[in-house]
Amino acid sequence: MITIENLQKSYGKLSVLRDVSVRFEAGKVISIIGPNGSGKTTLSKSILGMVLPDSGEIKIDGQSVLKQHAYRSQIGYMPQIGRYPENMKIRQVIDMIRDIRKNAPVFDEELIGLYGLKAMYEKRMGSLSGGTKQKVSAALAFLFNPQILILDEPTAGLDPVSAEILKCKILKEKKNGKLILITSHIMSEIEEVADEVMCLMDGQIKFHESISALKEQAQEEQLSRAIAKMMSEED
Ligand SMILES: Nc1ncnc2c1ncn2[C@@H]1O[C@H](COP(=O)(O)OP(=O)(O)OP(=O)(O)O)[C@@H](O)[C@H]1O
Repeated sequence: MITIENLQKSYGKLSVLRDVSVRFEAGKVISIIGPNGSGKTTLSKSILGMVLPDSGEIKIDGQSVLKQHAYRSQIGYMPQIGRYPENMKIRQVIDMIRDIRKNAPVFDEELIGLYGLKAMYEKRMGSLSGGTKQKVSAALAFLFNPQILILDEPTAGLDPVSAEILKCKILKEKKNGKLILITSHIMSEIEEVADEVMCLMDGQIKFHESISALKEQAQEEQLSRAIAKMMSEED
């Protein structure tokens, strides 16, 4: 569904993505991991068209997306920290985004319901707790029933019940054939929802394996140990 070929991105002298090539298939949850500063967000933002790579190719269903816009309606994005106009009410933010995407064939309001956001519709974004803002971001990411979801540290800041709701939603949409990319540092979350783990180190793919293959290769039952072992292996 997403094919990335020889992607390169530098900021000045800093080479952030170095010849990254990878394929992500529909109906899978892929966890993108790696040390701080290894290029995870830069890769996600390149797929979203928020960062323009220096060279290489990104294709969705065989079509190049570089310098294109229309494909963005197929992707739901949940940023690590959602930034919203402080004065706008939850209802206004949701209505505004709904208006921008008025051609979307289906609206998925499940998370709005499960998070009880309608009861808070008149609250201003500036007055919300970090976790409630996260819930709004999650609800918006899923609202247009996109085929691809990119979720950046989705459960960080959510209370355990709300995190559970989001994990169930991720698994449900995976079953519906969506491709879901998640950047996360939380091992338990990765183990619960991900099919594959892709690890970036210094802008290159260190490994990209299914959870079971990872454990087998590292000869470790515990995912966190398997990942630590694979990350510290010499190339
Ligand atoms: N707009 C920018 N200008 C200059 N340098 C940037 C820019 N965006 C990112 N970088 C640098 O690129 C490198 C990779 O950043 P990126 O945000 O992709 O890492 P990450 O793996 O997502 O990190 P984290 O786990 O901390 O979120 C970092 O060294 C960062 O400082």
